[in-house]
Amino acid sequence: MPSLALSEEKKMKKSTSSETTTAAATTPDSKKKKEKKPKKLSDSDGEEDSEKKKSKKKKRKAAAESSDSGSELVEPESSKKKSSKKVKLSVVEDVKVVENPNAVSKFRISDPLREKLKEKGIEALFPIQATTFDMVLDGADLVGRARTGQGKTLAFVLPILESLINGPAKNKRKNGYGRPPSVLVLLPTRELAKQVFADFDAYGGSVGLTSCCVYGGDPYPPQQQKLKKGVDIVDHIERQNLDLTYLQFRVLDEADEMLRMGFVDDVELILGKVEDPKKVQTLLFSATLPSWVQNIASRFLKQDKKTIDLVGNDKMKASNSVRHIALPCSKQAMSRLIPDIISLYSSGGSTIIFTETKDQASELSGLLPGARALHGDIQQSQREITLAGFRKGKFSTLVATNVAARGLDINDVQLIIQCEPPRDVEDYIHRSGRTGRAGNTGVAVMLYDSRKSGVSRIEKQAGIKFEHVSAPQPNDIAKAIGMEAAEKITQVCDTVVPAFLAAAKELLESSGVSAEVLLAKALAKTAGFTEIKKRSLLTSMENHVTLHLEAGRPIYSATNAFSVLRRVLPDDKVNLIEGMTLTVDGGAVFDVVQSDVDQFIAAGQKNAGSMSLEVVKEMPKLQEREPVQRRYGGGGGRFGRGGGGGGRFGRGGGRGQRW
Ligand SMILES: Nc1ncnc2c1ncn2[C@@H]1O[C@H](COP(=O)(O)OP(=O)(O)OP(=O)(O)O)[C@@H](O)[C@H]1O
Repeated sequence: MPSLALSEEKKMKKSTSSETTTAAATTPDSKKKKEKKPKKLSDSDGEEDSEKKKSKKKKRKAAAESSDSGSELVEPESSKKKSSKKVKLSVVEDVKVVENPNAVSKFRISDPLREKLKEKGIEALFPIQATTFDMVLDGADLVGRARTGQGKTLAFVLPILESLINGPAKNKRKNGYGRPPSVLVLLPTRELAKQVFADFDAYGGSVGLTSCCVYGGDPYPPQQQKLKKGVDIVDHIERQNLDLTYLQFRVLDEADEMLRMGFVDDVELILGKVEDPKKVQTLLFSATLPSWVQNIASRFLKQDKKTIDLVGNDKMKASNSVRHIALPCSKQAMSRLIPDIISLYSSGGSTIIFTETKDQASELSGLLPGARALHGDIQQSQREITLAGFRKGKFSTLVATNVAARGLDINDVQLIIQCEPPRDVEDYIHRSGRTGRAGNTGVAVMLYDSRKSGVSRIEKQAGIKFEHVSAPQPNDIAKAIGMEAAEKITQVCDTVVPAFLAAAKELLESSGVSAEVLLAKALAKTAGFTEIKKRSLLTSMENHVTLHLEAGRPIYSATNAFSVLRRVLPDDKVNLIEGMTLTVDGGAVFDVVQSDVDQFIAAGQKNAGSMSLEVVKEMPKLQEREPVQRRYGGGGGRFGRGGGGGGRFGRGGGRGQRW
């Protein structure tokens, strides 16, 4: 792979001092503003401590190395030993450093960009970036697909910038004040537009290119005088406010979502505004590219387009660095269960909880301590504050609708909780992909109502094998939060210990229990763990127990199961049953209040000839009722399900209503 000669680099540096414009655009209204990418910039702002930074860099290095098949970066470990023996030997012999073929230095990436990448801890390109870099830089149209968190953003940012400063796009781009943009990136949400803008801003800024972010929803956009409030990006184009005559690159990030939102007309309109549509390079990226998207996309991409699909026909479509867990939980139990799921699975990191509706997001965030909501009904300015706070770790639980499902790259999100199986498998893939990014690992827990389930559908379509678990039990939780409490105790400053020693000694002598027991009590208190409530395996409700019913013949419906029980138990007890669900072995499971368990078991024993009732220790396999499947294209837009509702960029109709 040729790299730039020194003289070329010097020339390039000079030429990049002039400016061009890239734009990341989304929904109605407009906004032109230079903004910072909170988390990433916080690195250089010193908001992230150096330890965190180091480990992040290490992780990234490891991820890039591991993702590069067959490459090996040999640590000069052996050399260290050698040099310690022969202290005076200044040149290390026999150390073969096999260079990573995806090392940044192997690509036609100029110095300032390389420096910027290094600053961000990026030393090698991820596979999607490495595979597509030359294609994009050399002018090809491209459809790119890679799993979530695999670096698709830089896969277009880097070659586009390089093309503009050093490659084929350099001579065609306009310079100077008032120049029209060369790049237009279209994204499905404002949050994502800001995030991609931040990358263009940071990397483009290093080579003298300027970017701006255009989206709706902000009540006081700085460009309000230029652009009338309420118009959308297409109107801007029509009114010549956004001059696309010299556009050289169009990027559809999260392409399927963009097209699903009824975006086809806009893409065509943009092409109509371009001097020579054949000369516009079009790039399409997503982790999910259903075939219907590829068919539509062919209209906008040149015939000789390249397709790089790193997911392909692999069974597993979701992130493979994520642990996928399915856990039965009734609606009533949810808000009490979630904090325990967080204790058990978040490894002390942040959590995003996805709900299906805006109301549910608001409600749940109100019930969970320290959580904030993010959805389409929240004012844009507040959405920005919330997201920035979450990125900075000011609070660790975000309850969101699908506005946060796509593309958002937030450091340290360790856990995703989905309150029910989403209707579309793409949603599952994108939501669970908010964790386990850039080579890190994460956990995605999907809650489901055992009576409706939908688990196998997601499992089949996303190629996932869910780990099936039941509600975390007190012992599991105590163990998890006990570890955290222990960690806190070890962090107590040595200087305060003497002041407490006398009280500790006295407690040890007077309590009559061992030091171990006393410490266990201290841990429980530190963790705020005061009472132990058991949870049912079926609905995860506290103080409920799951029972298994067999009737001597297959039970064919929930009603049938209820009538079997009514024959042997009083109505008022049967009426309190929760979550009646049929099992594949022909029986049924259900929850009863803990205090009723004995009465149910006794009734079973009394009628042992015709039925059996037992407390469930391990959940039997449940029968699933598959919901009616919707098909793509059934919604308002020509090609989408939500496209017809809210204007070209709007999310007002169909699916959009929900988030
Ligand atoms: N070559 C690289 N080395 C290390 N880290 C990288 C590299 N490229 C990108 N990253 C980091 O990986 C993370 C994920 O990247 P990005 O958001 O582009 O993923 P994506 O594939 O677009 O994911 P999604 O499908 O969810 O939108 C980001 O934090 C990014 O900075």
